Amino acid sequence: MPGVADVAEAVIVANGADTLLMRSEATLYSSQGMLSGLLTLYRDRLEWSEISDRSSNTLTISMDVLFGATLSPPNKFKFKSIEAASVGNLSIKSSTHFTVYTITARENGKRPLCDTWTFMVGSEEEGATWLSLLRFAIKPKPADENTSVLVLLNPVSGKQKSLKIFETVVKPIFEIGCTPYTLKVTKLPNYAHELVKTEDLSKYSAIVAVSGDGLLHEILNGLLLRPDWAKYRNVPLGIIPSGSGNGLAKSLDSIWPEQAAVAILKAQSRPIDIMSVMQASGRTEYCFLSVTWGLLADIDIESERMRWAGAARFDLYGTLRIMNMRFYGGRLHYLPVANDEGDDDVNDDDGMEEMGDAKNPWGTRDNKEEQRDDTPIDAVDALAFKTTVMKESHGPMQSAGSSATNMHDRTNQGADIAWGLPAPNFSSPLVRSSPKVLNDDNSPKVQPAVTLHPTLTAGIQLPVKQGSLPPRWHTIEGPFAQVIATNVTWLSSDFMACPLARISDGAIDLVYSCMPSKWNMIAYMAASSKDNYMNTEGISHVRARAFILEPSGVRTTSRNPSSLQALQPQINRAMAVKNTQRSPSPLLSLLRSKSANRANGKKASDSILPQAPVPARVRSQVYTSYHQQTFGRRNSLQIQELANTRSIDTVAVEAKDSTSNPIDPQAPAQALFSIRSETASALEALEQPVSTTNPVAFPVEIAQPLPVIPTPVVNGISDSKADDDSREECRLVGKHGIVDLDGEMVELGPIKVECLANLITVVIPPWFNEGHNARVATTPVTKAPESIMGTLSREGSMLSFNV
Ligand SMILES: Nc1ncnc2c1ncn2[C@@H]1O[C@H](COP(=O)(O)OP(=O)(O)OP(=O)(O)O)[C@@H](O)[C@H]1O
Repeated sequence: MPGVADVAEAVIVANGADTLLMRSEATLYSSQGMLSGLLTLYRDRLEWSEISDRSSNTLTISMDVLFGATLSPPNKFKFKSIEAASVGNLSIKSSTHFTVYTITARENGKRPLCDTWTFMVGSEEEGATWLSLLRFAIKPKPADENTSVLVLLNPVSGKQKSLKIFETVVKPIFEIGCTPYTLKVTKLPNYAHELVKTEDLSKYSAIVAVSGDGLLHEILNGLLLRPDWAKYRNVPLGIIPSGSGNGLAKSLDSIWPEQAAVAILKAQSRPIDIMSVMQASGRTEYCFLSVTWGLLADIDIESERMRWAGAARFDLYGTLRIMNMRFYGGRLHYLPVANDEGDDDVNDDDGMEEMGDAKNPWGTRDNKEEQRDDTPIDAVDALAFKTTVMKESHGPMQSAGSSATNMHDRTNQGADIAWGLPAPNFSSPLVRSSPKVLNDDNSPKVQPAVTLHPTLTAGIQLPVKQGSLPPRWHTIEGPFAQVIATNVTWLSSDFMACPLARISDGAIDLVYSCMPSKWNMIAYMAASSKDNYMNTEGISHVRARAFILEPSGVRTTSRNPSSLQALQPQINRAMAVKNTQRSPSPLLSLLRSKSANRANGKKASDSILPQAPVPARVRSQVYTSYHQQTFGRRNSLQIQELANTRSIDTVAVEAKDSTSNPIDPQAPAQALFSIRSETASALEALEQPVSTTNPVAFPVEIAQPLPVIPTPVVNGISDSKADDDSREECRLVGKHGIVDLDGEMVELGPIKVECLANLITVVIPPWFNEGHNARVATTPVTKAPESIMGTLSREGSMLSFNV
């Protein structure tokens, strides 16, 4: 065995990233056997250099990718998984051996590699010191021993693998990284919402969802509904992706659970903008991801029945939807952001900002992005350290580097005590430099929002009358194939909504298409995982501080504008009706609350939760959407016919108190509800099949008559079958819920949306580089082994390496 010197030093050689924490001789276990060398721990990296006359190998591990250290058995143990590693090593209390854990990227977006590196040092005491200092260096933020990470897990997200992901990946990483957590599994929709709204949050250092984006949306809204939300706005929200979309995780460069778990234990965070979405009823929801209307919302909501296909459901249903394009009538009003640079007062409503350029929003910004993206992300490159070090079974050793410039800004946060770490039992003096403010170049200087109240749209009356908008607002007339308002680059793991979106730039990126051709949309969707696709014909983009969406309630499958124009007077009347503020219909509320209770296996009266409105889009077991087509005024509707079968597809409802159709007085007064569900949950929600002899009445308020949009006549027969696109030309879609907020559906109606800049914080991984991420989603930068170029020399008991 190579000699292990008893030298171990801890001295300060420089401030910041180069602060030396410890150095001692250490043997590295490798595929070549045991290599004697010198191990050095800096604040930003762990370096090992071989001491040998024959070869001089080095290993550099960036602190960004080093996530744990444990004592290990006195021989190299090969772990098959991170779970096995944690079970094998965590119980060891003393040893001359220790193992460090790294996460490194692999080519082509493959699952990252969790790897281990085992060293042997001279004594058990030295091993314990190494362990203590490594753990100190790994966690860049103070850890309060009285707090834990609150983990909320949705067992039915995506393909229902959340629990497995937590047990096999997240839990071991948290344990190895010494991250205490409190796990709570959600029992029903809105569970997390209520919990976060009422829980004592002072116990938690972060709130993390193991789910898709929908559960985090609940968490966010629960948080912002608290009277003391401002106190907890800086408790970072994190996500371990296990849903079908996972847009936020992808946008934060943590699409693999390993990456997300490491990001959480590293405890780095960054502010993020939030969109407040106010509906006509006054109900306000908050979104971190997106508000979508039209194509994308339809794909997301209507592909629920294809959940078995996982993320592929979006592609499959998306193709179908594009082949039968729908265009929605309505208007989009927006307030453009002023010039990107120097406009740091996003909540300022002083009316002095410049007009945006909706036609060419790219303009100078592209150049700025170019510069940002070219920032070197791997300053370790600059050192040109070349290695030929061999690595054990996992193939060639990789030196995981990351931006020293970035790390310079992210480390160096405080004194030992503030970090809450055990004092190192090491005799040499250990000095820390003073805390440093995080200065991330990617984060524009935007004033954080201080209020949840609307400031930019508050005075705007709906419906928006011509000439009534404040200065600098723009209006785009529909019909629209889609409108996407996004705060992040990716809306799902393979759909890039807007490469220019930034999480904390105080702007909402609006991407919209009015009447694109099918082929435009196919090209757009096909290129949606790449860069620059937004130049596709038919796709427009503007950056806004606020916008108002006024759907007319009409959609058409015809690209001929006259099909909507001919109906304009009726549409206007419909809008006048729809824009009067109304609360959701009692029937919808009933369906929602019963669906929620059913997911929990409870009757309404058993419910432990307040009867808050439950989103109609309830996942997995219970999914209900409904269409309404109605003629004339009614005060209540009566169920006339319910098929006595669980596979019921349509429920016909006729008006109890009939009033004449204002357009055709001869027509029978009737209403048709089409309730669709993959599990017939609509029927279940009504509890019992209802016979015509014992009808049940559900009051449905329709304040004023709605106009009839004639359905096309095929072979002399008027066909009004809901959702039959092949026959649909132009129709009133009523309150068909097609506005999608981070995976939650809200009823179609006018919405006012504002950007609340930097309202909360989210967990980010140390390797997060937003400009870079927008182009190609990355994972920690790794360096392939290269030939060594330099010499290793000994000066007294110290070694130095010269390139
Ligand atoms: N125990 C539960 N049973 C049924 N539904 C639940 C439960 N817990 C949460 N939910 C609901 O499931 C909805 C969707 O969950 P989530 O976003 O985690 O998964 P997903 O839809 O598969 O992912 P994505 O949003 O990425 O597509 C949430 O909005 C929440 O209301």
